Amino acid sequence: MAKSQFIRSKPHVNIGTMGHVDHGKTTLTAAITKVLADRDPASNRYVAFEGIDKAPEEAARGITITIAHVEYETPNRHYAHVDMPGHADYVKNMITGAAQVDGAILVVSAQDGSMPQTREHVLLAQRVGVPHLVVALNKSDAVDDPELLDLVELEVRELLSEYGFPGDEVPVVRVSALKALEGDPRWVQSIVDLLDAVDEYVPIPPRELGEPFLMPIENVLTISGRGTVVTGKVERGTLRVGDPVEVVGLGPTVASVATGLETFGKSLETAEAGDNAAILLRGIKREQVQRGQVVAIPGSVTPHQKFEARMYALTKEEGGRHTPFEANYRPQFYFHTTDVSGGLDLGDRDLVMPGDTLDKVTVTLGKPVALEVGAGFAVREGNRTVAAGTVTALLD
Ligand SMILES: Nc1nc2c(ncn2[C@@H]2O[C@H](COP(=O)(O)OP(=O)(O)OP(=O)(O)O)[C@@H](O)[C@H]2O)c(=O)[nH]1
Ligand SMILES: [Mg+2]
Repeated sequence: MAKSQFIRSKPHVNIGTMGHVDHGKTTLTAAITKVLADRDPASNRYVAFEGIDKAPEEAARGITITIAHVEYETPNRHYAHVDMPGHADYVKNMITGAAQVDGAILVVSAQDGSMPQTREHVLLAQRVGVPHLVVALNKSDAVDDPELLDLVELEVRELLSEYGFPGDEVPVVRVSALKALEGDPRWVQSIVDLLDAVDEYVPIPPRELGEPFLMPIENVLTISGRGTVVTGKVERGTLRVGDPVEVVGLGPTVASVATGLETFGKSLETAEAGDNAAILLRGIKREQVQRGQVVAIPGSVTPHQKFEARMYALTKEEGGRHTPFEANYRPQFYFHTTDVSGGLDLGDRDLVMPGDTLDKVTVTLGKPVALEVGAGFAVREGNRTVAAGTVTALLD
């Protein structure tokens, strides 16, 4: 089957919607694709609400991406957009980078204003380094009183400033995703204004194209007649068809060759940092690879079970624990696309209170994970994220 070639004609930027449950993240995602598809049908495809919340149609499209991404193009840029449902997984996906974005649209309902998850997501955006936020003050159609809109806007700006974002500068655009979807011209324009703000305010990130290729595996698929395919977001570097690779972490390192590359169902000659890519691996059985491993240039990363880290324990207002934890604590550690249980050595501390920052803890994982200094991780317990950390030194 001949696949069309992906044309890299515009800079690529990864964004996503975040915000409190029911504030309209998915409706907004659908509205963006609708407004763009109406304006520029050659480059854009409308993805209805129902098509966003579920996994994309792998089977029909061959090898393709697997978390809920949609793609669209403004006149200036190509975007991959993640719409995460507003449940707890969101948090760990943001911290571990599975949902890593160059910027995000913070969706705040003009009716309800900022809510607990709005705050939690802003905090996380700050901690995991989502550098730029644009606010969509959604459901503005449902608020008649302009002073109330002003008030909600003010409150959101203050929240952003509280977490280190430039609250006075961040674009806040009053939109109605629902009315835009229905084709109401005033609100269609509001989506165009929002996209203009994103185009302008979220800079094109520096891509680490010269660094050794690395892609955390999100999913593994078998394409009959072709072999095993792994998908994920390329964290850094460039990979060409025919390049040798290694699959690292969780078990023995496996050597292979990338014999095919795709993005959004189109074939690629090179996959590069920022791309959502699918890699066909030569001579690999499905059972040999799994989510949570990484695909890397041979010799560039190694698996580790023990490391030092800096760590921040979330407060209960941020969704963290209500009580301190002690030295014998054994939570789950989330890296990239995987979670592994492990133990924490707190050094000379007996207790960690919610809100504490620890400059040095030692973590011992139950299984080796492909790790590097600077990697971010989340610490979870049950369904709760209790801490966020950064690897500072590799031990074993
Ligand atoms: N009046 C009005 N209602 C809206 C607007 N956008 C979304 N809604 C409604 O708000 C509700 C929630 O919308 P969703 O898009 O599912 O919200 P969400 O943020 O994706 O929700 P979760 O994924 O559950 O967190 C739905 O009933 C929408 O129809 C809007 O602009 N105006
Ligand atoms: Mg949703």
